[in-house]
Amino acid sequence: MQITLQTRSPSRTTLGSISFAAPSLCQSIFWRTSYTFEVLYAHLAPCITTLSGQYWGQRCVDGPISVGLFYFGEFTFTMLARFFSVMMFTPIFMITGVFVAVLGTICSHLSIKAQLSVKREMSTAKAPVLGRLGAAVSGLVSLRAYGAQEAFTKESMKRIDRYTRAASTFYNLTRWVCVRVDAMGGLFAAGLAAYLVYFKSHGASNTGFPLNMAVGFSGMILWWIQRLNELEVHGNSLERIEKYTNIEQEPNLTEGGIPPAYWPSSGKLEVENLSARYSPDGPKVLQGISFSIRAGESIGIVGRTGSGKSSLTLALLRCIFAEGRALYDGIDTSKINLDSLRSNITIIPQIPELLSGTLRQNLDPFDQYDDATLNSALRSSGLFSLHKGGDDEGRVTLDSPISTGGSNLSVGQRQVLALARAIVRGSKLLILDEATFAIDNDTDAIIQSSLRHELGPGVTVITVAHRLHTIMDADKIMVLDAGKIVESDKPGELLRDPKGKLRALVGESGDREHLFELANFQQ
Ligand SMILES: Nc1ncnc2c1ncn2[C@@H]1O[C@H](COP(=O)(O)OP(=O)(O)OP(=O)(O)O)[C@@H](O)[C@H]1O
Repeated sequence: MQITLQTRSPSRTTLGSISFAAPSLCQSIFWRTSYTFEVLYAHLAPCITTLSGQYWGQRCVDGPISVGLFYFGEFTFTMLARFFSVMMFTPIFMITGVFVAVLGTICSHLSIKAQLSVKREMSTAKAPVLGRLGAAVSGLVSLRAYGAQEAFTKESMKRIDRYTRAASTFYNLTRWVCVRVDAMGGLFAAGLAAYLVYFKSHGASNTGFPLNMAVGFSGMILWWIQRLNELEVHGNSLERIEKYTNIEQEPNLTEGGIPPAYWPSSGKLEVENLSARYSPDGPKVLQGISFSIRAGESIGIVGRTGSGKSSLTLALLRCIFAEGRALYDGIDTSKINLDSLRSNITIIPQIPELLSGTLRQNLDPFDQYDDATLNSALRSSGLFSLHKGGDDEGRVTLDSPISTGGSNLSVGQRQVLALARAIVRGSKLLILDEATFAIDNDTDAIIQSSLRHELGPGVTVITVAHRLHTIMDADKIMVLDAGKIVESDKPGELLRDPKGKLRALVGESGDREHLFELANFQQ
């Protein structure tokens, strides 16, 4: 008698056509039951996976989860079906099957122990390789200009070697477990074949069918063990994510930390005994400094490298650990929420960050202002002064594209844009940290004049400067040294002291006369 069985399901158009002679009743029952389950599964599985996909999709990515669950279910079902069909024919092999599964699990556990630590090493070694590659791509021109290719390649090779050492060990460990589990699967199938052929021969169909099932089953066991192994090893990435989520956080927003709606109405700033450090147990980089700035004043901060100028601006924004009091328009900055504080102080850092998009999106990310306001801010910041040549192609407009980090603009242009952004935001306190160091003198002069005339009344400007001429006409200059204010007064007054720190800095400068002139100081 010849029977042909053909199964169909939406997931697999045709599972296969199996022909065999004189099947036993048992085989016939098995295939019928199996077919019924298959059909049921084919209809139920999409519903189950869609539902579970929707449930998990709220937390994760819908598509991959649904597909993953579908195949997971299908695979498990097939594996169990194969296992039970072998057991139906040769129950004695249940003992061997369990033995193989236990041995496989032991092997997998052994390799996981080694793989986890190697995977950690791999993850740690991968970041420097990728970082180096990114640096090479972005700094290609500088690398060639300075002839640093060889040194760069050497260092890159060292990093790649470190990564490869870990990666090849990881690969070998994977092979170690695969070879063993494969061998066990093979032994299981070979043992079964020998048993069926030599000890329990009931014809070709009764030997071929369970043998076929057994070979498939042992392959699937291997797949299962590998997947579980991978799951555990890749769980290491979750461990890393968890580490990042558990890092020290800034204080949460509170109801009591919301400042009144009118705040800040002016840029008045009073600082009392402000000390700051970069870590809770680090040294103090600001040593109890006190000063007060009236609304609308322009203050210059100077000092030698490492004197604490940038740290002072960071302490005002509460970006580093600070003690003491800083009152911004009468409100203690430590009592208000960080987002309120930082959204009301604009800082233009040494190298401003821009986002990829258009210039308009960078100036006004929430689409709150019209083009006239944005163009006016660009004009005030001095951007249009950069287009003296009248070359339309290179002209920066609101629709000009900006690459990630502003990499298609010069550092000077980025600073001008950051200034325009500050003008648009209209904060009452503007901090320029060496903001004009990359701008040529002419543009700088335009910016300085714009800062004085375009920011409106009540806006306090604190300028951290190395180029003294940017602050010589400020209302007040503070000279920092080793985290302390050593001098603070009008520029003219400070210059009067022949032993003064500012006088010494001006004396070292090449354009001393011009600086004296800017400060209205007669020698
Ligand atoms: N991230 C940091 N972690 C620890 N200490 C830091 C950090 N940044 C700066 N410092 C230390 O804080 C002190 C003040 O540095 P700061 O950057 O404020 O000086 P600066 O006057 O702005 O210098 P520069 O003119 O070179 O920018 C220095 O002693 C410096 O070593």
